[in-house]
Amino acid sequence: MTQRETIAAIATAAGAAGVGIVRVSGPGCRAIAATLLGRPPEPRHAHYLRFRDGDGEVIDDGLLIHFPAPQSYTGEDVLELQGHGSPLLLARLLRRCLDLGARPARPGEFTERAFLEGRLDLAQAEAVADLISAGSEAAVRAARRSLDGEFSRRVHAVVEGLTALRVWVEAALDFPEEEVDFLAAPELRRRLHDVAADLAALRAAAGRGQRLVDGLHVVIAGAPNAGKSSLLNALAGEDRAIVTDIAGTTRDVLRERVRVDGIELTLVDTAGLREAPDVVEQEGIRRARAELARADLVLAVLDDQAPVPELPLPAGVPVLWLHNKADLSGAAAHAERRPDGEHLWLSARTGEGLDALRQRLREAAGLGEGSEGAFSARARHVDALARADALLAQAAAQLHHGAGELAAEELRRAQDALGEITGTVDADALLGRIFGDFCIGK
Ligand SMILES: Nc1nc2c(ncn2[C@@H]2O[C@H](COP(=O)(O)OP(=O)(O)OP(=O)(O)O)[C@@H](O)[C@H]2O)c(=O)[nH]1
Ligand SMILES: [K+]
Ligand SMILES: [Mg+2]
Repeated sequence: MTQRETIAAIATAAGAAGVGIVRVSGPGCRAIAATLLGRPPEPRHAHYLRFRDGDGEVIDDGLLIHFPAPQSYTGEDVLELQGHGSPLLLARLLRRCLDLGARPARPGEFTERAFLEGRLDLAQAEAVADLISAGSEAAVRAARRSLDGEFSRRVHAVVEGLTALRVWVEAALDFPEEEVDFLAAPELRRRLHDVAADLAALRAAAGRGQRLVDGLHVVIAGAPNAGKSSLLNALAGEDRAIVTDIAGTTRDVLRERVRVDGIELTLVDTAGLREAPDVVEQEGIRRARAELARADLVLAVLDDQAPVPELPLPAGVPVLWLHNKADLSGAAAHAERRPDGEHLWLSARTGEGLDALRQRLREAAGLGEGSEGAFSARARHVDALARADALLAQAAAQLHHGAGELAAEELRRAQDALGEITGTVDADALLGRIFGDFCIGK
């Protein structure tokens, strides 16, 4: 392997703070440390010193810690310089490291090196970024679990199952005289079924993990004046949307990032769905429909006193029916299961029934009962799992038709798709995209 360059960056957040850290990684760390310190550093020892520039002028005083490879974040030699958290001082300290032979790190380059050194797999490396940017306690815990390898372990378990299947099928192909018996064996069917079930469960869990990271996209829709904007305000805990008794008040799409019981939601208020007379409202309704098509969950708001309107809701999107203005209709806050989904009675005005709604939102975000152990995931992972799932189904069909060669190929491709998640297959093209999203210094 060619000698890597030594990289350096300010690792702490921009802006004034009590303490700031410049991080350095690569083969030059020891020499930089020795120059700053005036003698070789002791491993993992906090040296107190004055950082000086090339002319001997004092930049700052602080701590220097040298982490020799491989026991460091990146797996390479790492140097941490901790000074006062002044952006100007830290910039000078960084400059000094660059003068001593380091080059500025790209975003995510420290974590990329940790991946290349085998300290983390790809899913874990992505969890670092998700942990840093997590917007809720639940998202923090989920990212922590992925970083600990929870997600990767489950991927590996499915990969092992797939490998065993491949061995079986390849063995059958190697002994043509036995092939028919081998491929038709009930034991093979059963194993295929088990792997498919594990993969389906993992896919569902990863979908919940992705919603935890991205936040749930909840669209509020319904007839004019049903109380959609009032509901948004009630959930947000403040008056964000305009509420009046005039039908057609909301015309544009209003997107609010709100936190409900520790989960991040994007709540989308939309124009009331009706045959609108004027073009502005018509455009609002067109946008409302576009939002509906990409919702994770639709809150269909009904006025409990009015006849149930025809709502053009898209197929395949989960819908929760909300009978609003229960304070006027006199209905008690309660829930009913009906063929078209769950119905809740509530009042955006009095707040009655809102706790039940919050509970449903938690469940939709993957935080309901039985959700302990959620791990973070990304669209990239969910996509790879979906491809693996489809390939496995094809392999099953081909085995059914005795097409062993084709089945073996699909199983191999399914395994490759899963390998993309953890980075065990050649993932060069992916790396730039994944680590480019990081902040510098990570
Ligand atoms: N009594 C009572 N009035 C409500 C309730 N929710 C909304 N309202 C009233 O119903 C009227 C319409 O509320 P909005 O929140 O503007 O309804 P909307 O669905 O956003 O209406 P458009 O944006 O025009 O489609 C307002 O006068 C609200 O104060 C409720 O739970 N109880
Ligand atoms: K209104
Ligand atoms: Mg409105």
